[in-house]
Amino acid sequence: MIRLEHVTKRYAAGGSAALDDVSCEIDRGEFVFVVGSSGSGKSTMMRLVTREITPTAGSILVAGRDLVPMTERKVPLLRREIGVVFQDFRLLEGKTVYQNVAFVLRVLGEKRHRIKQLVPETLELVGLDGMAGRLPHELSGGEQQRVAIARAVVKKPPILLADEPTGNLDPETSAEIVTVLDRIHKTGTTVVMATHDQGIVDVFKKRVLELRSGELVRDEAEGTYAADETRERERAAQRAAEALLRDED
Ligand SMILES: Nc1ncnc2c1ncn2[C@@H]1O[C@H](COP(=O)(O)OP(=O)(O)OP(=O)(O)O)[C@@H](O)[C@H]1O
Repeated sequence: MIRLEHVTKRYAAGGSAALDDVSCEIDRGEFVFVVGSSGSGKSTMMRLVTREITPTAGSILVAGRDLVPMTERKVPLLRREIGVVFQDFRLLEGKTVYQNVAFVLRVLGEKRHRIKQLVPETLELVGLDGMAGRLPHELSGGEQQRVAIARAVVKKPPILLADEPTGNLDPETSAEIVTVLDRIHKTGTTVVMATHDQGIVDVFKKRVLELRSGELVRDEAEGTYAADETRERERAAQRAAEALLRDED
């Protein structure tokens, strides 16, 4: 379904690799967390899969399509197979919840009766029934992210990519959002979520791919967030922060 083979991405010729010889395979119907600290290459991996960018070396297969030789003309067909959710919700501010979600289907040329059926169905799936008439600024952050998820999945793509979808949300709302993604996963969608939220990864117990400085350093079924070594570094950082705070008192 998604296969990366020896993928390297350098944004500047001769510069450092944002992704460095990464190979991995994500099967149809999996739910995978991609973890790693800021700058480790998570977004780069997502943007390669949507073919927003192309790799410097290696090959990428998504939903049976080979992305490297793909012509620009074919990219919209690939994008139909992929729903994408970002940290900032990117909603159309002047449009209602219903209109935000329906917009995608209009662009794809869906028939009106189909839109009338799909939009309410999708709003219910993400837990937004009764909110169709609200404008984005009348919604909480968690509700706005639910709209963004509805918009990403209303065309029923086989793949959903979520790049730090809980980055702007408190822990409780974050857990609710991942529960929504899990519900979508249970309808048969492949879900790939990039995150550095350790709590979420530990609670939801999915396969974990960990990137460090562009390298894939871990691929673990039902993994926790961090290898012991990373945890130890985090504890050390926490101790240092606590010491700093003590010094300030
Ligand atoms: N458009 C770009 N041009 C040049 N360098 C880039 C570009 N985008 C990312 N990079 C570099 O590539 C590396 C990986 O960045 P990437 O955004 O993929 O990491 P990330 O794990 O998603 O980080 P974050 O969690 O902060 O979003 C970083 O060193 C970053 O500076």
